[in-house]
Amino acid sequence: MIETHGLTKQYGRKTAVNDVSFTVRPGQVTGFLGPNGAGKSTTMRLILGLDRPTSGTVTVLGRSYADHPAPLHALGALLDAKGVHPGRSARSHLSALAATHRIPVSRVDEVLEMTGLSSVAGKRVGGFSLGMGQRLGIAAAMLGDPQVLLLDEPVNGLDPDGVYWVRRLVRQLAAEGRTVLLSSHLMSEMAQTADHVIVLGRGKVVADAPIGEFVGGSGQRVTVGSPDAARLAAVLTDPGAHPGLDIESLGEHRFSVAGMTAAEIGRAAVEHGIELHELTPVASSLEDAYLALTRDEVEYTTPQAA
Ligand SMILES: Nc1ncnc2c1ncn2[C@@H]1O[C@H](COP(=O)(O)OP(=O)(O)OP(=O)(O)O)[C@@H](O)[C@H]1O
Repeated sequence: MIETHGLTKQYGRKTAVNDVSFTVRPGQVTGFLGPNGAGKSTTMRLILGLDRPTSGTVTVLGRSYADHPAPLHALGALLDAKGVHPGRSARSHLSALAATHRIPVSRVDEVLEMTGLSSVAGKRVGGFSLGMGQRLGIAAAMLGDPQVLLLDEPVNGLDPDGVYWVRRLVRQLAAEGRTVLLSSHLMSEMAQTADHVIVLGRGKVVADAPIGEFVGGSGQRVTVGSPDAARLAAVLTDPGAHPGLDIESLGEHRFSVAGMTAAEIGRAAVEHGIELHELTPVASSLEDAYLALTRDEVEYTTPQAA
C-alpha cells in the first residue's frame, strides 16, 4: 500500500505536485498517467524519499520509505534504467545491490532468470540495449521480493515480446497480492494491464478510479452515416432538442455524436424521414477518456494538425 496525503512539492516558484492525496492498493495494478510535466516522476521520487515534500506526507506500507530498515524488501523501483555503471556486468550490479541487504546470491540468479537475462549475466551493462537495460532495472526492483513495486515507464524500449512479458509479470505480481504502481504513456498497453488509474494534470489528481469506470465515464459516441447527414445533424442539434449534445463531422456523409443513444438517433431519423446508412455505437477507449480528461491539463501542447 502507498498512501499520500496533501503531498506538495515546489521547486522555487514551480509547484510540481500540488496537494496530492491517493491510496495505491495491494492486489491490483494501478496505472499512473498524466501529460508530460504533470508531476508523475516527482511523485515517484517523493514516494522513494529521493526528494523531500514541501508539505504533506507519503508512506509505503505505513511508514516513510527511509524508515524501512530494509527498503529493498518493502519497495522495488524502476525509475531510470540507465542509472547503472556501464563497466559492470548485470550479475555484479545485482550482486552489489543484494549485498547491501544480505540477499543471497541465489536470489540474483532467480531474478536474472525471471527477467530473461541469464545468458547475458556476465556481459558489460554498457553494451546492453535499451530493452535489456529495462529488464535489468526490473530485475533490480524484484531483488528484495518486495510487497510494493514502482515502475516508471517499464515497457519503454521493449519489443512486443518484452511488452507482453512486462504485462504478464505485473499482472502476476498483483495477483500475488502485491501493490503495483506503473506509469506509461502507452494507453493501449495501460488499458490491458491496469485495474485502476490515477491521472495527474498540472500537479493535481484529476482522476482516481477503476479503469472501467474511468473509461465508461467519458460516455459513448455513436457514428452516424446518412446521404442526408447535414439535415440529420441539424435536426439533432435543433435548439432545446438534446441539450449537451456534441457532434463532430467525419466528412460529408458521416458524423459522430455524444449525448444520445443509437436508438434515439435512429428514432429521430425515422421521424424526419431521413435515410440512415450507418448507426454504430463506439465504445470509448482508455485513450479517448484520457485525452478528454487531460485536454485542458496539458502543459506542453502540440499545435493542432490542419
Ligand atoms: N528538479 C526540478 N527543478 C525544477 N523543476 C522541476 C524539477 N523536477 C521537475 N520539475 C518540474 O515539475 C513539473 C513536473 O515534472 P515531472 O518530471 O514530475 O513530470 P512527469 O509527469 O513525470 O512528466 P514526464 O511524463 O514528462 O516524465 C514539470 O513542470 C517540471 O519541469
